[in-house]
Amino acid sequence: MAWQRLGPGGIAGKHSLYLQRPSTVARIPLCSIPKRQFHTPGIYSLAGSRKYKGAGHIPQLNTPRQSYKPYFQSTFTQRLGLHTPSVKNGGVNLEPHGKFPRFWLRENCQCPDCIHPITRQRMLDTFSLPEDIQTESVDIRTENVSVKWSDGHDAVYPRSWLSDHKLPPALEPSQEVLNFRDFRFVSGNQGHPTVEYQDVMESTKGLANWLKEIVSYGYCMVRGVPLEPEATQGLLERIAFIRNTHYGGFWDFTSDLTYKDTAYTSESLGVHTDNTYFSDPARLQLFHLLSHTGGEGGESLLADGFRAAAVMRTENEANVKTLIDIPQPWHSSGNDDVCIQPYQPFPVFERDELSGVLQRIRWNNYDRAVKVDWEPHVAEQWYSAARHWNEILGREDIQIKMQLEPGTALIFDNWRILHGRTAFRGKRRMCGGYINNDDFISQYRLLNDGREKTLNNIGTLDARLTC
Ligand SMILES: C[N+](C)(C)CCCC[C@H](N)C(=O)O
Ligand SMILES: O=C(O)CCC(=O)C(=O)O
Ligand SMILES: [Fe+2]
Repeated sequence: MAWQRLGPGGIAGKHSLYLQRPSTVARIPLCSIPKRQFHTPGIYSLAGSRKYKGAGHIPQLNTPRQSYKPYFQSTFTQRLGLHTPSVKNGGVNLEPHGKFPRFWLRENCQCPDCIHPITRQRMLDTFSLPEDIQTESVDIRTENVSVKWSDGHDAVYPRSWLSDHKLPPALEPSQEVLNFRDFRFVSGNQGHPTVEYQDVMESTKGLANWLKEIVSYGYCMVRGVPLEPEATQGLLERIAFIRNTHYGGFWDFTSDLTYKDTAYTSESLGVHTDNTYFSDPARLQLFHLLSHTGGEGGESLLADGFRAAAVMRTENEANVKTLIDIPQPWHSSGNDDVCIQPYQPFPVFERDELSGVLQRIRWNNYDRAVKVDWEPHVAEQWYSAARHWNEILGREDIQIKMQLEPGTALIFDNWRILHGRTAFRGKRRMCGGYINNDDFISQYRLLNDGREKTLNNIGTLDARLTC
């Protein structure tokens, strides 16, 4: 059964009925409701339930329409398996290192037969192990904790590995609408975070420091970049390969509509993130103004999306929820040979589900497509939140304006910082490129944290939140 809307009363999911109450959402398992009654369109009431009171209209809908997704889902902890923070049954006691799930511990043996020492891939055939595998003996006194298992395997676990993979204490999803990772913001008049081209090109330390600046400030200037486009390309390639898109890989562009997009005109562009229409928008974007002759204008605009979202949270929390909950369609269809859209509609704010940390902002009003699958009152709610967002982004203390100069490149986090430009006249030549999230983060971590820590942190909450 598809999602259906129950009027103002609530919504019906596959397994549950969600009744909206003033501050919470009550989840009623469908199995507790007589099926016949539920499938019948019309007024549905929960009069039969002593626990929940509420009523809703179940319309007969051929196409499921999108409704307002309840923000706090009562099934959250179950879905993420966060129910049992401690290993109650079947845990192996390796105190003082902790208690670990039994099958998990066998499966995660760190010996070179189980984990390929060169490729770091799992060599062990997990499902060839008996499900009820047991420990025969445990020795925690050795440097590598050793465990003898009932399948005859002598397993080893480095102490540092055990402490890095301990079960975290009880995990509860954040009740905050939105949280933020550590980030710093400088306003234009305090000067911009800046590094030297030579440092980035010549030393790993210089490169590591550049990436760190991008992660903490969201953007960074690079000074002393030679004016041959190849130098800018080489600079980007210090981080990772340049992402190829329908605009090409490394771009060298001007206002000649080579590609049918307003970026290739001299018109002004309000602040936006690029690639809203990709399932995986590029994480980094670099611009280097190579020349601008015969006219003026074309100043660059930057707005810190994190700071703007934090402002919105203090001014109107419900608007933040709306921009998290209501996904939008996005597209890129200017050129005759493309019509790009992501595999699903995406909301303006995407959060880490557990911590509530804001991970990605998608905002480009030029590239927003026409949304049809929503109820009129949901649409109104979204437009009102989007109007608030747009207004915050335009505020003087949120937007930075700067005139790029040949020789200084600007790189920014396209998941956080919005960019735009004022209209211009004359001939303006810009080069640059995009870099993917995963390749950037890999470099950032390896260079700043080292390989051991990075590998030990894979998949942890910590690793998700550093950037
Ligand atoms: C390739 N280059 C950066 C020059 C232009 C990209 C065009 C911007 C596009 N509307 C978007 O939002 O992604
Ligand atoms: O011309 C500029 O300064 C930036 C244009 C733009 O937004 C883009 O190319 O993505
Ligand atoms: Fe852009």
